[in-house]
This record gives sequence, C-alpha cells and structure tokens, in this order.
Amino acid sequence: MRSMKLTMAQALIKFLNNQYIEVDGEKSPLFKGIFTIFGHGNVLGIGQALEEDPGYLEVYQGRNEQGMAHAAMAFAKQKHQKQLIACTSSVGPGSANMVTAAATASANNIPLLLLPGDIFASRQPDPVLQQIEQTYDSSITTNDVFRPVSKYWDRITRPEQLMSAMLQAMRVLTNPKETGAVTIALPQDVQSEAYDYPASFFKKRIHRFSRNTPLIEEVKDAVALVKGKKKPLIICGGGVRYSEAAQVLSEFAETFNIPIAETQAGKSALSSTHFLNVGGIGVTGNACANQLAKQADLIIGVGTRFTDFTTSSKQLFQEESVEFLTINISEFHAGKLDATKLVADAKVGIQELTSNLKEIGYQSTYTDEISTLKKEWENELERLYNVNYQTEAFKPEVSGHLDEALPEYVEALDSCLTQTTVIGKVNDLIDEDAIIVGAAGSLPGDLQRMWVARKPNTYHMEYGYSCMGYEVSGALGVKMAEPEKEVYAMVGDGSYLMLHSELITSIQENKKINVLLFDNAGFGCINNLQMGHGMGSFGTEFRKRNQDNRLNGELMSIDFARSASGYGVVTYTVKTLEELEAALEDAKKQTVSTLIDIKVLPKTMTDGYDAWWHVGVAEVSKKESTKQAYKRKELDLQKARKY
Ligand SMILES: Cc1ncc(C[n+]2csc(CCOP(=O)(O)OP(=O)(O)O)c2C)c(N)n1
Ligand SMILES: O=C1C[C@@H](O)[C@H](O)[C@@H](O)C1=O
Ligand SMILES: [Mg+2]
Repeated sequence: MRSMKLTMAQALIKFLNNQYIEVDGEKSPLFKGIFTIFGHGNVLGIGQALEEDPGYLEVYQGRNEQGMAHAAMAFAKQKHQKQLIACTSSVGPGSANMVTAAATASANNIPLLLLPGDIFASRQPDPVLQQIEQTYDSSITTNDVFRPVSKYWDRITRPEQLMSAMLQAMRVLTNPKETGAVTIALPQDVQSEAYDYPASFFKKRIHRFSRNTPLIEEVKDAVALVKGKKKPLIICGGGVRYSEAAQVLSEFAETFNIPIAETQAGKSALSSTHFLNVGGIGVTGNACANQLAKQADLIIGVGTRFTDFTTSSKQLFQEESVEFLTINISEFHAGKLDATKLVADAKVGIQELTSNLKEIGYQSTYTDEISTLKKEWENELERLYNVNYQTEAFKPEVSGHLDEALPEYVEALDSCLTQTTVIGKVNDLIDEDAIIVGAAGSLPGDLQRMWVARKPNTYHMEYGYSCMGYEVSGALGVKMAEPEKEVYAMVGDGSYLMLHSELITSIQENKKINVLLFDNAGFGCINNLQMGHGMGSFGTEFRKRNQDNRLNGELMSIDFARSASGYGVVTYTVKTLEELEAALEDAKKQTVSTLIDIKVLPKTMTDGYDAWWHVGVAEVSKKESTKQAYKRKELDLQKARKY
C-alpha cells in the first residue's frame, strides 16, 4: 500500500485539497480557502502545513475568530452550501471565540468546518498556556464547549484518527439535512506528529447533493389532504433556496393559484413582485401574509423549520379546519406541527406534488383576496416610506413608549430621519442585484416586511440565531461569494458595536462592502419589547450613568463615521434623505469598503402586523402595566396551538 509520511496537519490540508463537489455535472473544489488566526495552538501545526503547501486553498487572516467564522458561514449560505471556507484558531480563547459562530451555523443548518487548536494530547506540559484544568476531568478542554453547538464533533488525539474523523466531517458538511458546524479539535502536539498516511486517504473525493424523493404513500397522503382544502398558503423557507427550487415553486403556486409567504431564510427565492408572493409571514411579517395565514385551511411549509417567528408562536393559523403539509429534506423538521409530511428535497417534492395535483385538476378557491390584500399592503408600504417627523400628524410607529423623549433624540442625533423612510430610500437607490445582509435588532423585522427583493438571492438574513455581530462579518463572506455584486450590511448601532472587526479584513482582501449603520442610540427593538410588555425603559437606551447611579443620563452620541475612517473605510454621516441619496450614490463609486452612519430616531421602525410573540412576562410585579401584560399574554396563549 502506498503511503505518505506527513504531519497530521499537513495531511489535513492535503485532504481538504482533494474534496470536490459536483453540481449539474460540473466538478469544482469544495473548499475555497481557510480563515486563520494563529496562536501557539495552531501556528506550528496547521500554520506550518499551510506555509509549506496550501494547495489551492486561499489563506485569509481573520481579525476576530467569531467574525471570521461568521464570514465563512455567510460565504457557504450565499453559495447555497456548494462551496465552503474552513476556519482555524488557536487554543483556549481563540477557539472559544468561535463557539458563537458554530451555534449560528448549526441553528441555520449551514456547513462550517472549524479547526480549533487544543491542549497537548500527551499532557506533558500541562497546564499549557490557556488550559483551564478541571479537577474532576483531565480530558476536558475549552473545545468541549463546541459539542452542543456542533453537528459533528471530534478530537484527534492520535494522527491516524484524522482519517476516520475527516470522513465523518465530510458526511455532515455535505448532507443538507444534517449539516451545521463541524468541529475537529486539534491538539497542539498531534498537529505536528508524523504518520504514514495511506495514499488512498487523499484520493479525489466527489460529493454530490442527492435529491431525496418522497415515498409514494406520502405523496398520496399529501394529495388527499390538499384535495379537500380551499385556501392553502405556501410558506417558502430557506430550503427552497438551498435546493434551487424557486422556479418549480412558482410554477406550483401559479398552476393551483396558491399564495406564497416567505420566511427570513426563504425571502428572495422568488421576486417580491411575483403576483402570488405575499411577502414576510409571522412576527416580523406583513399584514397581507398574516391575514391570509389566519384564513388559510392548509399551510404548506416548504423547507422551513417553523420557528416561533414564522408561526407567531403557533398562534397565527386561526382557521378552525387548518392543517399542515410539509416538504422538508429533514424528517425532524417535516414532522413539526403534526404535519402530513413529504420527506424530500424541496424541488423534487414540489415536482411530485405538482404532477399528482394536476392529475386531479386541483384548484384553490381564491378569487381576488390575494390581490386585494397585496394592494392594501402596498398602500401601507407607501405610507411607511413617507413617515415624516416634521409633520403635525407625526406619531412614531411604536408609540406610547418614548414619545416625550423624541425631541431629546432629535437633538442628540442631530437628525429627525425615520427608519422606515430610510429603508424605502435605500431600497429605491441601490442596484437591483445588490445583496443586503442582516441578522439582529429591529432591522430584520423591517426588512422582512418592507424590503422589495427584485432579483433572486439578494436578501441574506441570518435569523436562525439572530446573532448580533453577524452583519459586517457576514457581508464580507457574501462579498467573497459574489465579488461582482455590491453588498450592504444592514446593521444597528448595537450590533455594529458588538463586532465589526472583519471590516478591516474587507479592506485587506480588497473585498468592498458597504455598511449601512442605523444609529438610534440604543438597543431599540429590546426597548420596544420591554416597554411593550409593561416595563419601563431599562438598560436599553445608550445613556450615560447619572447622579442617581442609574443609566438614565445624557444620550451618548457616537461618531461612527469618524472612527471607521481611521480604518481606511470611506465614510459618510447622514442626517437627511438628501444626504442619504448623495452618500449611497457616492458609495457605489468607491472601490474600498464604505460606511454610512445614518442617524435615525428610535421608535420609527415598523411595529407588528397582527402577530403575537410568546415571550416571558413576570407573573408577579408591583407594576400595574406588567400585571396587565401578563394577563394579555395568558389570553394570547389560549389562542395558540399547544404543540
Ligand atoms: C450576540 C447577541 N446578543 C444579544 C442579542 C439580543 N439582542 C437582540 S437585538 C438587540 C439589540 C440590537 O440593537 P441594535 O443593533 O442597535 O438594533 P436596533 O434594535 O436598535 O435596531 C439585542 C441586545 C442578540 N440577538 N445577539
Ligand atoms: O431578542 C431579540 C428580539 C428580536 O426582535 C431581534 O430581532 C433579535 O435580534 C433578538 O435577538
Ligand atoms: Mg440601535
């Protein structure tokens, strides 16, 4: 048997270089590159291997391990899981920094290969720098923290273990129904140990996404269910995008006259302007989709995990006879809401259902309900685009919370821009094929409701984990995936402050991204949440500590543009719509990353549209408003499905 004497790290890099993916008959390398932040836990192992022979892998330098891993995840998400970037960190804090990104990838079912350094397998120098040392278990290290947030986890304590571990890693990374973070912990000493690896381990491996077909019996059950239903509603989830099933889904909807609502992950599979696309559904949904959902007698969930935001904590679907049909590659997700299930790839599942429903001549009974509700929503959008603080009729979208404090905000931010008008303007002015990236705060709600995505795959929202700090890192990953398009990170001031380190990496890599920073001087959506449930404003506005030792002093005003310009980013500060227009136009002409610091008033984001969200409310409180909120919650809960 032919063999090659390599260190474990060299073998790992060689193995990664031999993984290929076949899509539509075309074979290409699965791994584009590897993000690195070197420390003693990986520099002399993986670092040495990459210096000596990286193969075709591009080597990137991250700034923050979470940031670089979020960029890698965003890259895979934008590529519909067909190409990946691996990430390697040092031991201890370097690896711990990637835990949040692992969780983000696993929650969203996005493949992400993480290669953190680990403590010595030999234990000779214990405790090595950054080793925690648990007295009850000498084998525990920081990397055990990845277990609950990974879809596959392994530690290579002998160099030959690499072979079986990497085959398992590839199984999970290339299986859409199981995928997420894969963590392979690499002890510092073992990375550098040599072994005679059989040459067969490095053979070219071609991975394919199999399109699982549904069982005939499941198709029959599905047809029998749909047959008796008059007003079905499709929910288009992320699975539609990953399966490239948008075209067959629109044909399905058009053939049987069924409206399509979108989740955050599914949005932009179909153009927002498609006559049957009724837009975002659920807690962050719009009035049209949510009205249709309340009246529907059948919900057809395609490639969706049915999170609480989509189902409005299982309270949205109010029609007495409502039932659920799911098309999902994962049996786990397909079984939710006690649905009749087609366990299948989205594209194949829809195709099967289409031909079978055609045979029985199925048609929904919708007449003009869809177009009427869609028109009403378009009118509401028009209103949102034009909310003006400087009119007598002005009332913030989220009113009754900080109404009296708004003039103070106008002064501190030196702006009276409203968030909804800014979103409308941005939607109008950026290229149709530009990609927007978001994750947390009030923007995901506004964007799911308001954003008109005219071109496919132009809406990139991480809302499975809604992880603050994803936005800027994610924008870098998206730009690496689609370098020819303009990419815009839509980010709140809170998220930006939490993590934007990869903005520097975007400059280093000549990957221009545009940061649209919505500065409302606070954790706005959480302030809405607390005040909407009977609390006061507590710890969510960005105010200085006061004489009474509370955080209720002067509002903080931060010059984000000035700070980012020090990085080499082209920056703009925007306080009027005219300035916004000029900044957006100028940013398009730039070749380096840009940041537009947009000062917007709090409470001017959109509010909910007939959808409840189940959140914890204090059962006992001295405050009457909290007692009332608790009562409301109990009443709402009664209207929700039990499981
Ligand atoms: C890593 C992380 N920590 C905490 C949260 C909880 N959280 C969600 S939104 C939010 C505030 C966001 O503030 P900002 O980015 O300014 O957006 P705004 O709501 O003001 O638009 C917080 C703290 C989160 N989603 N992610
Ligand atoms: O707690 C949260 C509330 C949501 O409104 C927000 O979008 C999300 O980021 C979050 O974590
Ligand atoms: Mg904010």
